[in-house]
Amino acid sequence: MSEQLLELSTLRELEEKNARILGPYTLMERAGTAAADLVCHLHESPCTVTVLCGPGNNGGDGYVCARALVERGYDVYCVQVAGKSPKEGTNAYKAKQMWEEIGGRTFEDPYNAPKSQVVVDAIFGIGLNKPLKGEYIDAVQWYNEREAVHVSLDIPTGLDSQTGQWIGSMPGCRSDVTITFLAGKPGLFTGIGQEVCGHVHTDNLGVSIPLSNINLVEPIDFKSVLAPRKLISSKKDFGRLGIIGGGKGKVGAALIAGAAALRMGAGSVLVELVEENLVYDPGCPELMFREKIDFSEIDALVIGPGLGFSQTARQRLNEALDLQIPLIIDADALTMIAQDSELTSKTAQRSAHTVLTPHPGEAARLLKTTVKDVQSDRVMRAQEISVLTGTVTVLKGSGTVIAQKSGITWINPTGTAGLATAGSGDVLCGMIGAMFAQKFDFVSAILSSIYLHGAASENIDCGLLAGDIAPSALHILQNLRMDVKKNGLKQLGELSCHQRIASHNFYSA
Ligand SMILES: NC(=O)C1=CN([C@@H]2O[C@H](COP(=O)(O)OP(=O)(O)OC[C@H]3O[C@@H](n4cnc5c(N)ncnc54)[C@H](OP(=O)(O)O)[C@@H]3O)[C@@H](O)[C@H]2O)[C@@H](O)CC1
Ligand SMILES: Nc1ncnc2c1ncn2[C@@H]1O[C@H](COP(=O)(O)OP(=O)(O)O)[C@@H](O)[C@H]1O
Ligand SMILES: [K+]
Repeated sequence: MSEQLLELSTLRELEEKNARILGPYTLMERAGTAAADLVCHLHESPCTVTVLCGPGNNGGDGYVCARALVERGYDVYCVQVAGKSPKEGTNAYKAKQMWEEIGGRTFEDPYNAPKSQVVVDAIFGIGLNKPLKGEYIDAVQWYNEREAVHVSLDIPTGLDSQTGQWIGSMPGCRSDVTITFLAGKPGLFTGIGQEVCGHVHTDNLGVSIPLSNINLVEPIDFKSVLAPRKLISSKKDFGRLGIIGGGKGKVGAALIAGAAALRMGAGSVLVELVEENLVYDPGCPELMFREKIDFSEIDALVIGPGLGFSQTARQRLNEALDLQIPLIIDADALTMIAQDSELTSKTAQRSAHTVLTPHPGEAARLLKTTVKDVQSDRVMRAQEISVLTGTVTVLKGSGTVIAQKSGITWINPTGTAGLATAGSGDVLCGMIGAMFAQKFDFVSAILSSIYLHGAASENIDCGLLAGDIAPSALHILQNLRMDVKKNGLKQLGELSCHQRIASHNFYSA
């Protein structure tokens, strides 16, 4: 099963329940000790560590971590940020007392702490409920400026665990590693969270985690795609995808989507260019062109890449919405739906699978809001689009969110700024189309494409051409299939997603 991401209210319930079962202090002791284990793993020989401690339970985890590190021979200092001690009688107060009982040294100003090889952010966790101010901002700045390994406990200070945005206008801590407790939180994997958490390590503190509606995409979620193909098979078994695009001067988008679809295994691809003519594509002669695709010839359809807003484009979109085959709607087709309530309700009435792949700008049009508002709560906005249009929404960008109208949601952990290049969205819709043409179940079809598309960019943050993405994604897919053939599906669940990407990346060889 993939990693569950828990919302704040569920985390609070879990905290309360386990405090009753295990005693109030146990989880804090486990959290701080797990953090100390991680620091020891990151810096095996004892070194100097400074822990920034806030006034709440996050700070309490910090004091426990500091004590556990001293017990292992590390030279450790705590900073009581803003001079604010935990309230008497709280778990955090107890943790601080225990730190003092072993002779732990505490500063009020981080600039008094000695040079450290590891700095730990235990200022605020999920309890941050207002923007950072004054000495808290100074402490965050001190943290970010250190030349050291940066470790956040539970969540980088300043980040909203739900939305992945900073609380307030000031940025918070940026870390190399975040050790998050009980379960992952959506905000660690989308929006700014994806960038500032570094490697996320989850420790469930020995507590069983309830099922959640929000999950992190993992290869185990698309196991049907990881089964090797049968030896005896023909291109007919892998379906025919249609792509409609090609408004005036925008042929490339449809061609890029088509080439990506072939790479990802579609048996064949038909391309219809609504306002342009092309007999064949010298860059990808395997593509077939039709003046008008006969819908009875195809198993799935992508509509939108470079489609434009002509009368023909609108008419073809209208017809496409009537089809009883999986439909992937992207780019200009999304804008047309956003601007026309009849098309929106027609989309919502479809009975076959429908996937919308908006970037934040297109999402804002669909919801009649601003990009800023979309980005302020990506999970919620993706869910709103799914409810409005009755579809699966793929809200693209750092930490792509995939929302079903039932509320089940995934966040994709793969992908880098290398994907911020012209045509990468066209590649994605072609990849999803290919998976549908091959008749994989719809969750696997969508999640595999998004995961592999992102993984193809791992370790690359610039210079990637859209045309490079699908070949690299295919290479990763093939390696995953080989692994599954050799070792079975079980081992997929045992590796963290970053380990998997590192071992399969085309470019990291
Ligand atoms: N969930 C679990 O089971 C487990 C949770 N654990 C740990 O507990 C953490 C959550 O702890 P938490 O609830 O005490 O919140 P935390 O983030 O430490 O801060 C709250 C304090 O900060 C204050 N405050 C808030 N904003 C502020 C601001 N801008 N500027 C100044 N002050 C501000 C707020 O005061 P208020 O103003 O609300 O009275 C309150 O005093 C969690 O992230 C994890 O590390 C683990 O120990 C084990 C298992
Ligand atoms: N910084 C980033 N991190 C991760 N993924 C990104 C980033 N920037 C862009 N992407 C991905 O690249 C693709 C861009 O799609 P889109 O904006 O439609 O581009 P285009 O219109 O050029 O094809 C999406 O899949 C998006 O999730
Ligand atoms: K923190």
